Amino acid sequence: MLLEANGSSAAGATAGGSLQSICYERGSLRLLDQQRKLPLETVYLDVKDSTDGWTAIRDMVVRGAPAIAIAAALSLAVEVCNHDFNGTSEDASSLLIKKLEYLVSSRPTAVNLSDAVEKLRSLVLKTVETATEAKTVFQAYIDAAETMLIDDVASNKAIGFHGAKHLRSNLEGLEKISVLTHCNTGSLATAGYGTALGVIRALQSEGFLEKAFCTETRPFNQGSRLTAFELVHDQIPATLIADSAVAALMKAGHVNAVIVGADRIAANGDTANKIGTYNVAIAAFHHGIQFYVAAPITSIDLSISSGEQIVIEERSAKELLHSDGGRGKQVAASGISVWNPAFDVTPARLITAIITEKGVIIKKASDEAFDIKGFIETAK
Ligand SMILES: CSC[C@@H](O)[C@@H](O)C(=O)COP(=O)(O)O
Repeated sequence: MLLEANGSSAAGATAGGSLQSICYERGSLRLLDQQRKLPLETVYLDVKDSTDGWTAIRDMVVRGAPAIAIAAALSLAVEVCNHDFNGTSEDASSLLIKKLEYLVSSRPTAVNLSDAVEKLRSLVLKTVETATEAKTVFQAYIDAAETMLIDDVASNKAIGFHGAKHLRSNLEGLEKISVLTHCNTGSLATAGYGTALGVIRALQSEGFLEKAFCTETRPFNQGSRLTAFELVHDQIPATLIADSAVAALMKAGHVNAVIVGADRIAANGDTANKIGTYNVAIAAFHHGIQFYVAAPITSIDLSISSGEQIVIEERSAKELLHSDGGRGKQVAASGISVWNPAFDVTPARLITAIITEKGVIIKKASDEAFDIKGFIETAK
């Protein structure tokens, strides 16, 4: 069975189709190399097991909160699919759980990864209660990992639908709107279509989008390399700006709304996302521009009450000291010390609403925080 994440062929940028970062067929996983090759070349790397999966996530061959969760799950699915294993169901269960614990250590901030690992762990433990053979446990694991790939695209399309509908009604005086986004939240960051970029895709297909602005997103340049690539590929009217041009663009009156993704949303709505998101939110607040977070429910972490508790990944100094997010020549003075957090936390009070696949979470007029738990319980 060929599982296609978004209905396009498994060839990356296909004419008329969407981009595909995760190409999976039972027993085979290939990831589009987002670390070194894009936007100039679309090269896929073979992932044979969870060790390859862990390395691909840590090195940002695959990145974006939903994509890393799915890639991790599938890397282990491929590993167990391709190896003969003579143990019992208990042996299979402990092997899977050990490897899942290893995979979750690849990157700390995006909750989608630990959420996926927790769901798969529970599934394995439940299966082993009745199964005697290892292959039954492996089969249940593989089926569940594959379902995550399929479900993500449907979830993103629902986010796009709810987001476009909400923005159209909230900005109803305008014939068309221009939106700004930060980082990459598109097909490359998910199983397909995207979250914040999915809302932009939906606005475009409904004829309500004037233009999308994407930031470069230094230092790794997910905006200029990846979002720009997706926008050009999909022929969405778009302009690239430097991160430092955000406030000037808003002041000039060119932005009607900001839409970003999320790596982890606390129970009160505080949101960790790519470094620089907080700057964009402050600038939007200052200019009276609506600021939306678009993310699946799997990006919500109800176990933490606020963003204070979110662990922020710090990345290599090389990403700042060298051009091209660490891939090019040295551009900073030798000997300078570096602080390179990969994410920041935008406080809930700066966020207008959170767009999910179950609908849009809004605040009561006087509140600074969101009642996300209440929203999820009602949406069930
Ligand atoms: C749908 S992707 C949402 C977030 O993961 C995205 O905005 C982001 O911050 C990605 O960071 P990255 O470091 O590229 O994995």
